[in-house]
Amino acid sequence: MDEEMMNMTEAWLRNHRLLYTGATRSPFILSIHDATINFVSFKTWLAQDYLFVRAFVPFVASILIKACKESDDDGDMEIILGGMAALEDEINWFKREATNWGISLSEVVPQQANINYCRFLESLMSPEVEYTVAITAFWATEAVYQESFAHCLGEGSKTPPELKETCARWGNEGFGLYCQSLQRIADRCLRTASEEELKKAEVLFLSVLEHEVEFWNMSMAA
Ligand SMILES: Cc1ncc(CN)c(N)n1
Repeated sequence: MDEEMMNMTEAWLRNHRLLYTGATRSPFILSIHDATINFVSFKTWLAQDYLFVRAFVPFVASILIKACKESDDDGDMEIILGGMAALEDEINWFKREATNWGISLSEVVPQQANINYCRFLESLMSPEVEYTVAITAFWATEAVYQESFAHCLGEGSKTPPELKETCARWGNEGFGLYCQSLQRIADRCLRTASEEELKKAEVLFLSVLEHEVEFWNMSMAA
């Protein structure tokens, strides 16, 4: 497709394919897909991601506030609110899974990659960060999980049965549609963004991908 006809996020996905693939086909995800995963790594990921999701809630709340103040489309609120509501269920799911895997969540200490990612999210919560920029980063964060875990359920995957529920959490069709809605919001905002905003949003999109790579690597290193 002609680059001028393309949505901005599609153009970025094309131009930064290597990094995007690095984030969505990490060694961690590939090891789930081919059933070579070390369950110690999985437990590390689970514990660290629980902490991440707790930090993710205020980040999404900050986007909801920006949507109310800055969005030119009423529909954005419902989509973001739906995502926030799902996070309550997600936190409860992490608690149940942690019990099943014998993890005491109150004793989990955040690792450096997690701290760095959460700090990054916090920096995006500032009112000075535009809605366009923040929603783009939000979409990228969710899209990486969706594409990663959907791969573990795709054709030819040998995902261990005990990890299928985890993969289905983010790899299911509903979550895919939700990510598409976020992408549509981001593209709509990016269409009317200034050059400066566009540049900022692209840089943050790349930062999200880098943080995701680091997060997977942190889990794998355990
Ligand atoms: C590290 C990370 N990135 C993304 C997601 C999806 N909300 C997550 N739970 N954790």
